[in-house]
Amino acid sequence: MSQSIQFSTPSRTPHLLHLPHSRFHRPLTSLSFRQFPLKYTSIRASSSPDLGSSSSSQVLHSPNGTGAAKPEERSVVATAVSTDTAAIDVDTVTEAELKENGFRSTRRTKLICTIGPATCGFEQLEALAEGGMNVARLNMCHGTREWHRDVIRSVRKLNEEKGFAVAIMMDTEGSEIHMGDLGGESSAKSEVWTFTVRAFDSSRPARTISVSYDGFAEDVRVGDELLVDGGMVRFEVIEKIGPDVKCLCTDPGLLLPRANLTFWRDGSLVRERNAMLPTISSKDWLDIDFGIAEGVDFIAVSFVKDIGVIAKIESIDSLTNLEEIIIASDGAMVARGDLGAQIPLEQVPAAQQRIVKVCRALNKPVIVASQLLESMIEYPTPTRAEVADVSEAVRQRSDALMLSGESAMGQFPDKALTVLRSVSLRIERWWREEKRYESTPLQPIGSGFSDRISEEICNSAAKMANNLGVDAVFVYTKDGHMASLVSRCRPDCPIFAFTTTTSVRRRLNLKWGLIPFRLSFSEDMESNLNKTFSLLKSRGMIKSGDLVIAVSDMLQSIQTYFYIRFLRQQWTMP
Ligand SMILES: Nc1ncnc2c1ncn2[C@@H]1O[C@H](COP(=O)(O)OP(=O)(O)O)[C@@H](O)[C@H]1O
Ligand SMILES: C=C(OP(=O)(O)O)C(=O)O
Ligand SMILES: [K+]
Ligand SMILES: [Mg+2]
Repeated sequence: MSQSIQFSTPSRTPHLLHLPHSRFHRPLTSLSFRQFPLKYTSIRASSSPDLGSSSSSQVLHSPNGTGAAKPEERSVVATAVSTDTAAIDVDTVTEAELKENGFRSTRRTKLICTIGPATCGFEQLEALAEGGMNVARLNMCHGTREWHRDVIRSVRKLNEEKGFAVAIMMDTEGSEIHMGDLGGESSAKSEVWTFTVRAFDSSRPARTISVSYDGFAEDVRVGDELLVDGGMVRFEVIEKIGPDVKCLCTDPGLLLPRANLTFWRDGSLVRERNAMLPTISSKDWLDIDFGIAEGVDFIAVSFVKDIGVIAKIESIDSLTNLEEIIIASDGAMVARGDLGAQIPLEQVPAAQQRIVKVCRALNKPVIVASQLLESMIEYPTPTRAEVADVSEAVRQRSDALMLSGESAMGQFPDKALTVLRSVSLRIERWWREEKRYESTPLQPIGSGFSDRISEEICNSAAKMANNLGVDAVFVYTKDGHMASLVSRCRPDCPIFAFTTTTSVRRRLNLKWGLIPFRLSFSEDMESNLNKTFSLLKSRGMIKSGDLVIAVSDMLQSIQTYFYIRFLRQQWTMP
């Protein structure tokens, strides 16, 4: 799929303004509705009791993480796996959850963990995957490329050897003003520090901080407020001397390595500050090349063909161009860390709600990020306020929640993930029990008639699923489009998304409510359904009496199917 992009404004992030087709746009041309009678012979045949009780030899557990290969190898990988016609690949954790607790128990909100020194070992990554990590995030602000390469390979190995489908998101550094690494120094109140654009090799003078932006000393004015890391430490500019700027510490604290810097004047962010910085730095471009070579699934901020592009909404400018940016991207992140340094903190919740709504309307996955469980970097239990914040993001039906420092360098990464998991599950259940379905209808998004047909089918399938209390919606999808449309409706039941390639399967991991399966299927929906039912049943993932609605976008001639399968009678054991 060809994508193009133009970078037209000079400010920081993101600047994705023109992508003619998003990856989830796929035209469909015709439609067929079929409703299956209650007694349907082929189902009965494929679901005989003995199939259900034994672990059928039909079912192979094949590796499912190989799609993280280089782009040019991907088609080979896809072909290789799709010839494996008797297998179905699903996340081992999901499989266990489904078996133990049934469909309803599955978590709909997806979880992202930033990987850092606390979690980069193979066993640590495995513990996160076991704990429900759907996406591993690598922040290119930190660590060397070699370090990141090792993590990517470990995740891929984990997928291949242990049956996970953890996707990898590379987050570029972006052009921001940040300070150097002071090796963990702190500033005390009323100390005077020198911020400078001069470079130092080894001998940095005491109380001196290097700044990454050359125009810094010219742009800054005496009286400006200088915020480190969104206000964790605060200075006031008291004097300018050539490339050096003397600042008085007003709020003391730890000067974290490469912490970002923002400047405020008369109570507002100084926006011209980074006007001279490129949208994507030369380092970012090298990192992007690296990410492509390593076969990552998503890149946050920047644009590359065939890899999901997540626009990080964290600059004040991105809020004014929000709809445009989201249309041009494959997803968005509410990057509350930097956003909270660029707009007043009390405006962040409203911005979050708006971004989540716009993404949902435009059918793009949205991630709520930063400080969800910040106190868990140090403590084994979250604050009540943090739990309320996580609950609100889940209640807003955002697609994914992200851990940053909590998993990258905190003392309790696994516990933090457990908190996200249990709060998500509880709030989702509460929502369903209260029957708080959104009453606002989703606006049409497709431009062509066939797009509209797909949307209407998915909207109807979701509505029927809620009204009839079905156990799952099955979606057969080649590129993920139809699955994303069902997910957009946020139905009450889980969505089983069947796709033929491991790379689409990993990418679907970011969408709300989707349980991605890798399965090879044909254009014959009858045989696809029969095959799926028997494979899932033999694995103990569905059972007699389950009610399923199936939709599909994978046929050439009759492109969209809408099936209802009432399995109640067929699968009653004798
Ligand atoms: N790859 C890494 N190597 C070392 N430390 C990391 C890495 N990724 C994240 N961290 C640590 O975790 C903290 C929180 O991560 P994150 O929020 O992604 O970064 P930042 O604080 O730069 O926005 C970072 O400040 C850094 O201390
Ligand atoms: C997620 C964010 O970006 P980063 O951690 O890369 O600054 C953020 O600012 O909230
Ligand atoms: K980053
Ligand atoms: Mg940021």
